[in-house]
Amino acid sequence: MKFTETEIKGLFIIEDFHVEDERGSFTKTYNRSLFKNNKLKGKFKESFYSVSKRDVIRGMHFQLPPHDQDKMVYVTRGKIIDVILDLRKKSKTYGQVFSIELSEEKRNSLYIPKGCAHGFKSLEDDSTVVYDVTTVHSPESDSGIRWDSFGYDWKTNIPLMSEKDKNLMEFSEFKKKNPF
Ligand SMILES: Cc1cn([C@H]2C[C@H](O)[C@@H](COP(=O)(O)OP(=O)(O)O[C@H]3O[C@H](C)C(=O)[C@H](O)[C@H]3O)O2)c(=O)[nH]c1=O
Repeated sequence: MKFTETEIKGLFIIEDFHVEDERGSFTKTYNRSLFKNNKLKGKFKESFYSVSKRDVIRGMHFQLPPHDQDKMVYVTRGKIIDVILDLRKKSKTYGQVFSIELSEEKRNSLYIPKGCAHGFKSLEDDSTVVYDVTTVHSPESDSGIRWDSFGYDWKTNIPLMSEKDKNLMEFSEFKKKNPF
């Protein structure tokens, strides 16, 4: 496994351990001591996955304190553009966006620290995104920022989205009551 911290503090790209043989392949996405040795101390409490058609956008999501969470995401089928927005007021990269292609082929993961909003656009049908998160789901603290309100070019005009995501608050609105 190879860990590379991005310009956004605490946001790491992970090249997963992967081997192939005549049967197929084997990929490892988590090892506690390797993560700890690379400053990733989050203990995962829940894991879930979603399957998305091409051109689906999910996000930008986060849980509010005290249920805010570190999140690791990776793709076991298909390809996505994963997008992160730094919401931490004291961060040098507050308001900065990071994006990366995550895919079954690249076998890469993204470790996202609490205080960041997360979303993605699916580039293929049936893109399967797995999440490992460090706090359990808390519906009352489930929040988000609208996909088209923070200056990122998703390179799509009519994405497939949930009504919930279409009606999330704008980043300018969120800034007035930012708890991070
Ligand atoms: C996250 C979650 C959701 N749910 C329920 C709530 C809804 O009834 C249903 C789908 O939830 P939602 O529409 O929020 O799922 P996504 O839009 O795919 O959100 C996900 O994708 C974006 C990009 C993320 O970063 C979020 O962490 C992740 O929640 O599952 C649960 O019961 N438990 C959970 O932990």
